[in-house]
Amino acid sequence: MKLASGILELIAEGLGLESGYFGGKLSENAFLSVNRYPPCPDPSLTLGLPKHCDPNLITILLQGDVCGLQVFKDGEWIGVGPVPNAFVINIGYQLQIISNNKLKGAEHRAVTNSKDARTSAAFFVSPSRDSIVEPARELIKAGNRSLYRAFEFTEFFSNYMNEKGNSEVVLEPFKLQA
Ligand SMILES: O=C(O)CCC(=O)C(=O)O
Ligand SMILES: [Fe+2]
Repeated sequence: MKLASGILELIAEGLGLESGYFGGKLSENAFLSVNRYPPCPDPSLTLGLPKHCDPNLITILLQGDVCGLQVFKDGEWIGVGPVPNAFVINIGYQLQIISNNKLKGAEHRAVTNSKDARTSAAFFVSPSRDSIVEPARELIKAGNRSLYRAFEFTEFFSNYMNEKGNSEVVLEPFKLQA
């Protein structure tokens, strides 16, 4: 949590938001999820985890030492090789929304391989269920219109689960029309 707070503090500074912006309710909930991907005889037949963006604020991901994480960039899947003793930091939808799209979450997935089992550990930092999430006021002053309406995090999360994280649609109910 100390690492997450430090990273969020740097992100706040980078966005020009006040110190402590992401402290409190916006980062109140933390979950550790450990994923175990056994070897798969034919990796072309199944994915470890389908394409998605994380629904939370940020994710601190420890990949282990087996390849498997890929990000979708310019229409292509690109492998993110594990770096020893390093974490991958994923931007979640809540950070994308609060930053009014200045920061965007990367779509990612996990693939399997036929030789080695893989274990990854994802530390999800999330707003509390009753947190009100909306683009930071400081970012919509300078002639930039707000791209999203305010909502309770619990509303976003229920919709994300109902839509099974489908990135084509999960943001739609929260977007403001031009
Ligand atoms: O196993 C991985 O590398 C990715 C895990 C992930 O994206 C997730 O748990 O949301
Ligand atoms: Fe993820």
